[in-house]
Amino acid sequence: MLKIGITGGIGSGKTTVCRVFETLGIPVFYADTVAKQIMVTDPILIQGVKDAFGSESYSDSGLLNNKHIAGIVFNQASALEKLNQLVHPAVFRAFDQWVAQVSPNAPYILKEAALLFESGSYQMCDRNVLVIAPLETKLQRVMQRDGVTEAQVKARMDKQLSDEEKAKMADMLVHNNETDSLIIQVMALHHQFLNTKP
Ligand SMILES: CC(C)(COP(=O)(O)OP(=O)(O)OC[C@H]1O[C@@H](n2cnc3c(N)ncnc32)[C@H](O)[C@@H]1O)[C@@H](O)C(=O)NCCC(=O)NCCS
Ligand SMILES: Nc1ncnc2c1ncn2[C@@H]1O[C@H](COP(=O)(O)OP(=O)(O)OP(=O)(O)O)[C@@H](O)[C@H]1O
Repeated sequence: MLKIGITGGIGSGKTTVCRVFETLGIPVFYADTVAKQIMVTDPILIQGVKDAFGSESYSDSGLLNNKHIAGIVFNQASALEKLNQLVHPAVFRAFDQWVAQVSPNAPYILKEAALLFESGSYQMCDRNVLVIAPLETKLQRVMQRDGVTEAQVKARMDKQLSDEEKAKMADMLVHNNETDSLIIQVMALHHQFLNTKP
């Protein structure tokens, strides 16, 4: 099965791009969403998170306290490293299980991950796509979507590789700006992938 990694900085629009591929029938594994699911269901991971970031990392009913964890990890490099070490191996395992279960009729699959290059998971994909957007556009989109400040968005951006660094490792780019059409770019990639061997 051909595996395509897709990533982009916070607010670049990678999820939006993946939704377009889904309309073409392409299965998408959303690593960030799966990470959050595992963080509330895997007992070993839950204990690891509590040990690292305190019992207030979860509500009494077992929900993840995103704000609490984000407040720690995006202000302290060693804490973010710890969180990544706990979560990423579990996400890799979930991806392998998902690939084994996904429709054998799918021509290819996508793995969407914010940290595709940073986590090394791009090496498990046959091709990797980077979604890029202008800085100001990304800031505005995330501030509007999440109701957060510019400083909070920038704190996350600082923890991710720059677009320049990611572009060196990417095979293809998608430009998600005001002028280039996303649909046309996705259709071009789709036809390219339909003709690509793993
Ligand atoms: C830190 C957490 C609790 C913050 O939750 P919150 O709801 O505020 O943000 P959300 O998960 O929607 O992420 C929004 C964006 O933040 C950025 N981000 C998230 N996790 C990370 C990280 N570990 N390093 C750098 N940027 C990150 C990404 O651009 C992501 O798309 C949450 O992101 C989390 O549990 N992260 C660990 C899982 C992980 O590493 N996910 C990313 C790759 S699999
Ligand atoms: N081309 C576009 N036109 C208008 N709005 C867009 C476009 N692309 C993305 N958006 C909006 O910008 C916001 C961020 O997009 P999206 O959630 O796809 O980004 P992301 O890269 O997955 O972000 P994150 O890393 O934060 O999860 C969303 O609210 C989305 O609807």
